[in-house]
Amino acid sequence: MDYISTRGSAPALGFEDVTLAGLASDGGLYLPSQWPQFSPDMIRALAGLSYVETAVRVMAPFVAGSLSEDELRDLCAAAYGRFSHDAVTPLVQLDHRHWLLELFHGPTLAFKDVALQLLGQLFERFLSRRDDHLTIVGATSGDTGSAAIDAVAGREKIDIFMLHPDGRVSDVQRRQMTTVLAPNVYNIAIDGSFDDAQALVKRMFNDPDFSARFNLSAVNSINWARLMAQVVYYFYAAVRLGAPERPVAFSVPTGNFGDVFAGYVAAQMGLPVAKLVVATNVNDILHRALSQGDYSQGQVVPTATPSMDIQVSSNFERLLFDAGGRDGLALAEQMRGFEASKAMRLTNAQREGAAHIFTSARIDPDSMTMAMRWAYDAAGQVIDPHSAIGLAAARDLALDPAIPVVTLATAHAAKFRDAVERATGTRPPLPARVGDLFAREESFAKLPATFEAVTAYVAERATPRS
Ligand SMILES: Cc1ncc(COP(=O)(O)O)c(C=O)c1O
Ligand SMILES: N[C@@H](CCOP(=O)(O)O)C(=O)O
Repeated sequence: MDYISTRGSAPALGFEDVTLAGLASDGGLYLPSQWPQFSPDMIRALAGLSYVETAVRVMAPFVAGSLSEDELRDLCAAAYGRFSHDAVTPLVQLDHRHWLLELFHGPTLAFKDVALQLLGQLFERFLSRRDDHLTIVGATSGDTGSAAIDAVAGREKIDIFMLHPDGRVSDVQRRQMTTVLAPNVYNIAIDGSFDDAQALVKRMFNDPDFSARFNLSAVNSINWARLMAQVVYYFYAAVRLGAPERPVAFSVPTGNFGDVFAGYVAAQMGLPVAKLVVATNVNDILHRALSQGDYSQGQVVPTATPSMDIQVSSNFERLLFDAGGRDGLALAEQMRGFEASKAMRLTNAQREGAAHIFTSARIDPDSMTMAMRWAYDAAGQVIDPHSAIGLAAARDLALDPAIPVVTLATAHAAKFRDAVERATGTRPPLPARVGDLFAREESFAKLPATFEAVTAYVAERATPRS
């Protein structure tokens, strides 16, 4: 399988190189040169398979040329062996048509573990084949950071530098990152927003000297391997609900557009996905883009769903490229315009390419609270505020009543105990695997959100290429 850049001028690479590179050298994001196709019979044959076997079948075409099926199976077994539920991503029924897909049974209690546990295994396998060392630089609004750190802490050939917005992640989220005291882990709280952190990370990648000197790689969803691993649970859930015979809709609490783009990939591969609901909080750039064609960056408003407090969604570029006809050079021009003016209009082709499968909703704090209460009162489920944004959108939008709607439950309620308690009167206990979190020692640096400060910090600590 070959991968091409959304900006049309980076060289095409195989899966191993794409995984280690993270971002393309022209500033674009990698995507497969074509979507593998699953026929109805191939989808039917997934019925009854374990999560690991489903993962092997769904991902095998994407890793072809870099990993054999047996190698992929070993890595998936190691990655998903650390989940606390046998089904890895179980489905829970809320009423006759609403379901939750619980994605938070991994080590750090958020959906990021599904992809990052595998990515940690992939890095280790690929680095064992070469005499090389990676410097991971990442940005987090709370969950990617802890999942990535858990996945690579203590690995010899990797250093990880994780930037989070100071004071804008929950206490549990921060401590899950800053209490990991492995020598290869560096946490940085920047004086700015998640968008500032993400822009700094992209700038490091786009600095050819810095990027080559430290052999940078990515754990954010700009790295294709992250999205590939997330495609699996769309197949797993849809098959359990009757695919390919019965189509399924998904509602996805959305920030960086990675999770919902994985659903789009599943649909491109042949999974009968009736609709993908992009559910945003009041930081609604994606809702405006999909409903009005207006992708213009607003000021980030801090909310009770901090992981979605994002106004520049990295993976939206992947949709613009694919839905808009895969013209990399034209998209590079469009993205340059956005980077200069912080605003762009979607083309007609991009809007039409998205409209057949995506719909969107902007959920305000009251609707979010009502969804948390409804899940608790109607089905006895304590859900986190991010999942509640997805559920509110799933219930508010006029979707076909004959089609089951699966809301992606992206984080464990215990990560956001204060907001959950405010909405439901119930304070979720910390699960045993993080039970001692508030007794652990923390370590992190505080830096201004400037390129100079962050690169100087990284350069002093990272291992340069020999
Ligand atoms: C709990 C939670 N829900 C939803 C999201 C949004 O997912 P995405 O950025 O893939 O759109 C995030 C962060 O990414 C998250 O941490
Ligand atoms: N909500 C995310 C933001 C980063 O998203 P990613 O999926 O691109 O890593 C987080 O938890 O950090």
